[in-house]
Amino acid sequence: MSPPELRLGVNVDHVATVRQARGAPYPDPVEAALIAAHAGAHSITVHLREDRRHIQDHDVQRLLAVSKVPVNLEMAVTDEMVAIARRLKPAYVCLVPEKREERTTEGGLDIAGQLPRIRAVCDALADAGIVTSLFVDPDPQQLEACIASGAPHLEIHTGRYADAAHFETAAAEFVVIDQFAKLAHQAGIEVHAGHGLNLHNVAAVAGIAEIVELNIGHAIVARALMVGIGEAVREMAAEMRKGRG
Ligand SMILES: CC(=O)[C@@H](O)[C@H](O)COP(=O)(O)O
Ligand SMILES: NCC(=O)COP(=O)(O)O
Repeated sequence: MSPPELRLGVNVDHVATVRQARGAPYPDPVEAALIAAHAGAHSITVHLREDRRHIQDHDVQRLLAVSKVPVNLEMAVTDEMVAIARRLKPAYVCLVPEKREERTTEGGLDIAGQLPRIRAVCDALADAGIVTSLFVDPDPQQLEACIASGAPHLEIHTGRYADAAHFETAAAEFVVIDQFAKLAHQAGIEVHAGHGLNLHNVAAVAGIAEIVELNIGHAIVARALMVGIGEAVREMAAEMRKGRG
């Protein structure tokens, strides 16, 4: 039996990074999102950070008004972001950690250490019709907490795998991701993965049948500078299909 379809979520944050670098009205992450969807993206991810370093509130509003594919809003676990999500009602929210000084997300969200808070936020988002995913390191303690939280989805932080300096380290991290994905699937949680995936490392992760969605942004936007966002999405989707087998 062939593995379930593997969806590609395209994160357009860093189209906004280029725009914010000059404070210009272009490039527009919403235009990029429309092109990405036309090229085959199954969903669009935007990370509305507390410091608004790239995606702005108006980007989220405009994207939700025009997107033909579901929007996944990544956000910190704050009252401000919960209120924004409940008002704008994206299809999905992915709860992620944020540290003001970080260049990018440095790890997964600590669910185990704040379970009552996570449960309350998941309930508040579900009450607004939003499906919540938890962005976590592939750590068994975090899986137990994800199960206890009642969140229907989780996204495995693939950063340690993607950033590994040596093949052996990447291979060891891959085994951790694979085992975590299988345990999460067995627990009835829909399994996604993302962070740092690119054309060179995505195929192995795509081959994990229990993972049904990959969220990829920086590598696609970087490639888009050379070939355009549509071609960059098509290339990534092809590499994912190769890995899926
Ligand atoms: C949660 C995650 O890994 C990314 O989707 C996140 O958006 C990274 O933050 P930046 O997009 O600001 O690099
Ligand atoms: N959650 C991962 C994501 O949306 C994109 O991460 P990256 O590919 O920009 O590292």
